[in-house]
Parts: sequence; structure tokens; C-alpha cells
Amino acid sequence: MVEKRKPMPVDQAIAKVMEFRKAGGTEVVSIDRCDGRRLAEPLYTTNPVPSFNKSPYDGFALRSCDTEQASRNNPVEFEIVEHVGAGHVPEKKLEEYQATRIMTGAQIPDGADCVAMFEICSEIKRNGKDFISLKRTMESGQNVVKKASEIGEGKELVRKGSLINPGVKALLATFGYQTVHVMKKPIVGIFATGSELLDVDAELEPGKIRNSNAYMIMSQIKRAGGDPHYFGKLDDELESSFQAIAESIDKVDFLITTGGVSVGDFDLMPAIYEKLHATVLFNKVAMRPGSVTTVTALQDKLLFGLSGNPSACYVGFELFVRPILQTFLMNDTPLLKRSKAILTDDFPKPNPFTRFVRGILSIEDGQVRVSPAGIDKSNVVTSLAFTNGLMVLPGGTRGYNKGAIVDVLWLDQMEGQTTF
Ligand SMILES: Nc1nc2c(c(=O)[nH]1)N[C@H]1C(S)=C(S)[C@@H](COP(=O)(O)OP(=O)(O)OC[C@H]3O[C@@H](n4cnc5c(N)ncnc54)[C@H](O)[C@@H]3O)O[C@H]1N2
Ligand code: MOO
Ligand SMILES: [Mg+2]
Repeated sequence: MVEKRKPMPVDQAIAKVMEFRKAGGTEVVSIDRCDGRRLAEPLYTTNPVPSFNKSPYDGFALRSCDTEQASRNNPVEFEIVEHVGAGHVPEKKLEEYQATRIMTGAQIPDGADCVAMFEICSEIKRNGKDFISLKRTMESGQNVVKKASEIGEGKELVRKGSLINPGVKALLATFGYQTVHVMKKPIVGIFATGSELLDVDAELEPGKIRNSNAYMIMSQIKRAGGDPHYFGKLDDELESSFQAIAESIDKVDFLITTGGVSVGDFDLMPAIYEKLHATVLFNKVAMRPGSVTTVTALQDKLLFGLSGNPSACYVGFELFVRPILQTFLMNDTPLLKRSKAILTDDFPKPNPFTRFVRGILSIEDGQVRVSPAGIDKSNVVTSLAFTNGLMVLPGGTRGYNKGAIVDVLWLDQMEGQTTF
């Protein structure tokens, strides 16, 4: 008789995995190599921005008080006493009816409190001297970007755990961080199991298939911010598989296997977990696909036994592995982003268990839409190429009609949420 497994509800299974949440280590990388990493410490401002009063326009810096009488019928003249471009510091302090020709980004000279743009000034040459005339009044502070008006020094600007995007990178450079403390990528080991598996470069043989899951999982690990270590594929042979898996555990932060977790005669993972004395957190989840997903713990290390069926393997990774990798990286919203979406097609299948349909999410006319990505079968691989989200259909529901509002999980969105 086949062993009877008790299915655990998905949310409980995720919670069991998340009991093992912990932040990983940190490392220092150069600013050139920090893209897509997460900050291990908050980003503090090391200087005010701007760090000097500057001009936002090309024009003339002057004293606004000298323009009080200026009008269309009463132009006021200023003598140009200096010429500064960005990067040059003005030397002259402006006196009455003097102006400095100033370019965008240049420091405002002492004495000046406003900048008149070129467009409102007429330039005059007289006796070898340069003047401008101005026909309107200016206010104090007009067209001056004040020192520290954007942000002051010593402020926490970006929280630790934040993803380094191009904007964060601009800040790292702004504040002189040539090196950055980032979270270490979790090292995630992978074994593909199954005597039917061929390498990618092999010709197909009768009864055999190419090992696609290992490559898919490596890619999922990278998308989740981890560092995949592929240990190869294992034949369905207990002793050699056990040895290979046992030896790999110390080399990784997390271990993933694909295949061999069900009840078949050559499904060896249950026996391997027993031989390892690993504690089974669950070996059946009330969901489709991926019902056979098994997670065990060896001390504080998690071993993920994902299904061999490609779609089940994919879903198992996103639901159970990705969130814990996110906590290792200090993402404080580690669980998949969830929203509502309008179903674009009929989905007539009943759902005895929670079903995660591989879907294509889009936003049209301000509304989120989801359509099934292809054949909805656990053993299907082709629909995965188009999948950017998972439709969540609760267990105990019947089919859904086009136009129904359903929950969806976003896979391309790295900032998720705190609960499932
Ligand atoms: N009597 C029962 N049979 C099955 C049950 C069950 O409850 N009772 N569960 C079914 C479900 S659901 C799934 S899902 C699969 C899970 O099987 P395993 O996780 O044990 O995986 P395998 O048996 O090793 O392989 C299943 C399938 O996937 C293919 N595969 C495996 N590895 C890869 C790979 N690296 N790349 C691509 N494809 C792979 C493999 O060739 C098989 O076709 O069990 C059902 N059976
Ligand atoms: O684990 Mo199986 O994929 O439920 O479909
Ligand atoms: Mg099997």
C-alpha cells in the first residue's frame, strides 16, 4: 500500500517554510557591480544636496532689490562683472546694479539672490563694457536652488534591504559610495533527479527527455536574487544519490532537488530525507500543480523537494523557495505581490484544491487582466515561457467564467508583500 500523505493548506505550508527565515550575510562590492543587489545597510546622505546655492538656468545672477523699479517703461541696467560656468566658483561679490553671467549648475555669487534667465534680459555693449537691461522685477530667491533644499547631510535616504535600481545607484554615486555593503546572494544548490534525463546538448533517445528543470530553476534562483550552484543530475539510484546530496549540503544555504518526491518506485527523495534524518515540514500541499512539493529541514537548513513535472516545479519554487530567499536578502516584503485581475477567458475546470494557473498578466485601460498562459497541466513546459503571473483559484470552487475577478500573484515584481 502506498503511504497516505496529508495535504497541508498552501498558506500553512508557506508559513512553515518562513519559520526558517533569517537574514543572510553581507559583503562589500564595488559600485560598478551592485546592480540588482540589496542594500545591507541604510544609505545615508554624506553631504547636503545641493551642496551650494546654484543656478537652475543659464542667465544672470543679480540682487533682486535692484529690480524694484524695473518695468516695461523703466528698464534697469546691470554691469556684468564676472562670467561663471558650472564647476567654477564666482570670485566677485555683487554690488549695486552688478550682475554675473552664470550657467546652469554654477554656484550663485555672494551678494546675488536671484537669477534672471537669458530670455528676459537684453544685452548691451558700451565703452567696451557689458551690460544687461531688465524690464521686470525679480523676487529674492527666484531661480536659485538653495543649498540642502533637496536633502540635508546625515539623513537616512534608502532603507536597508532595498533593491539597488538605477536611481539608488545614482544616489550611491552622489554621496561618494565607491563600494557598497550588500546582502550576500544565497547559494542555492540544485540536483535534477531521474534516469530519464539527458543533457541539453544530447540527441533525444527513446524514453528520455532533456533536463529542463535544472535550467529553469537556475534562472528562477537568479531572478530571485540568489546564486545557483548546479551539482548535476542524478540517476534513480539510492546510494549514489544519497551520497551526492549529503555531500552538497554544507556547500549551500538552501538545496533544491527536482523530481522523485512522489510515490513512484523510483521516487527516492522520501528515502533520502529519511537517511539524512531530515525533518519533514510537509510532503503534500493542498494545491495544483505541485501537490507533491516536499520541504524538509536538516538543522536550520531547508531542503526543497520540488516536483519533477515542469509546471509543478516552477510553481513550487515561486511559492516556497522565492520568499525565503527574499528574507535572506532582507527584502521586507518577501511574499509574492497579489492583486485582483479580470479573467479574459473561460476557465471551466473545477478546483478541488487551490489551483495556481500559469497566467499572462497585463494592464489595459487601467485594469489588471489575466489570461491562462497555455495548457494548464502539471507536466507541461511550454506555457511557462509566457507566464508572468499565477492566477489563484481557491479550492472548492467550480470553473470561472470570462470577466470573473480573480486573485493573481505577480512574478516579475520583486517588491512583494508581507503576507501570502
Ligand atoms: N500514484 C500517484 N502517482 C503520482 C502522484 C500521486 O499522488 N500518486 N502525483 C503525481 C503528481 S501530482 C506529480 S506532480 C508527479 C510528481 O512526480 P515526481 O516529483 O516524483 O517527479 P518524477 O516522477 O521524477 O517525474 C515526474 C515527471 O517529470 C519529468 N521530469 C523530472 N525531472 C525533470 C527535469 N529535470 N526536467 C524535465 N522534466 C523532468 C519526468 O520525466 C516525469 O515525466 O507525480 C505524479 N504521480
Ligand atoms: O504536484 Mo502535481 O503537479 O500536483 O500536479
Ligand atoms: Mg515520480
